[in-house]
Amino acid sequence: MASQLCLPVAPSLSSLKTVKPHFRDIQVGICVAIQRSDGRIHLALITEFKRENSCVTVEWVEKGVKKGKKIDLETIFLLNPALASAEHPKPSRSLASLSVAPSSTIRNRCMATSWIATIPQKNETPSEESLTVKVPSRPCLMKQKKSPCLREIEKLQKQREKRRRLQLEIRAQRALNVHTGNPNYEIMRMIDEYRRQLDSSKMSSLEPREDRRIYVCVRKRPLNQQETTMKDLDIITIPSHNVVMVHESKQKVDLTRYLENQTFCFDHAFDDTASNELVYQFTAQPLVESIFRKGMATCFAYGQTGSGKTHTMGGAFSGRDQDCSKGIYSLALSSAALLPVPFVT
Ligand SMILES: Nc1ncnc2c1ncn2[C@@H]1O[C@H](COP(=O)(O)OP(=O)(O)OP(=O)(O)O)[C@@H](O)[C@H]1O
Repeated sequence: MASQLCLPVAPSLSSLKTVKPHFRDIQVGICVAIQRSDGRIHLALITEFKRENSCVTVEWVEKGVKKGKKIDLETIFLLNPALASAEHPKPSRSLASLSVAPSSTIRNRCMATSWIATIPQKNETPSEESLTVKVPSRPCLMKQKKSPCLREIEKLQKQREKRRRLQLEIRAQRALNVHTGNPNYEIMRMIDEYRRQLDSSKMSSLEPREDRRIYVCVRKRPLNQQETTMKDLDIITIPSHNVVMVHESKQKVDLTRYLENQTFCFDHAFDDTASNELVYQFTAQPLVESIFRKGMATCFAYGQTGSGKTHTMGGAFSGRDQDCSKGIYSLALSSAALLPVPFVT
């Protein structure tokens, strides 16, 4: 931290304003400890003091860039207990030193260890290495009654620390994912977890086909070799005999990922373990039988290229050879051959 930060040049002494006593030692031109949103504590120069709003504007230089922010006085006193203490002598206008509370003060203000920060003298050019922090051997004991505002700050601070811990865990997990070479590992794990919680009896159950004029079935194709090599995600689950679920990976504002599951209902849904025979049994076979009862029927496969229409209707491929005996066409012919020829008038 010290090597990256330096303070802006202090304004001239004549420009320093003294404030009312109940604001103790807060003045434009003094250096105070501030805490950044990422938890870092460092020194910054007070460049504006708004008494009516009980806040100050502080500035510092980071990697050559001048930065600033507004901070309320409660937070300033919390991080700079010496300023809040009535016994503490006023800070020297030379800005030679001041005490800075570490972040642990926020958690335990009764046993706070003071940090002394050495600031370059006015005639020294502030350099990146000029800001050093020393920890004194003697701890400074302070007892202060917490105001509701301070308690609120402490609460917020704790919540922030919790969020940061969570973020670190997520980042570590992501790093691990990258390490294992699968950027989809985390979401894959969530989908697996979801599938494990499903009622397996519902998944394998096959409800008898209802007698409807139109029957729409969906078949899930397993990932092929190329998709597996590419570590593509299998985002389809068949949780029951007529539902297809699509898992969508979403991200919250705090970067945690979660699954959003969309469900689609059909007359029948086959998972990737279903065989052509099973698909036939629940789709075309009842149609063949109805034809032999003088009915008329149409069966067709519809889907994106590569989704498995030929595999289902014509039979599984082994390289360039297709096992036609296991396709819907062939299975339909086989059942037709076993049925009695209808009486034609
Ligand atoms: N249920 C399944 N089990 C195993 N492999 C499958 C399954 N469904 C499809 N495949 C495989 O996926 C690949 C694509 O399938 P298929 O050729 O049947 O798709 P398609 O829908 O007919 O594509 P196109 O519209 O381009 O003709 C094939 O290699 C096939 O063997």
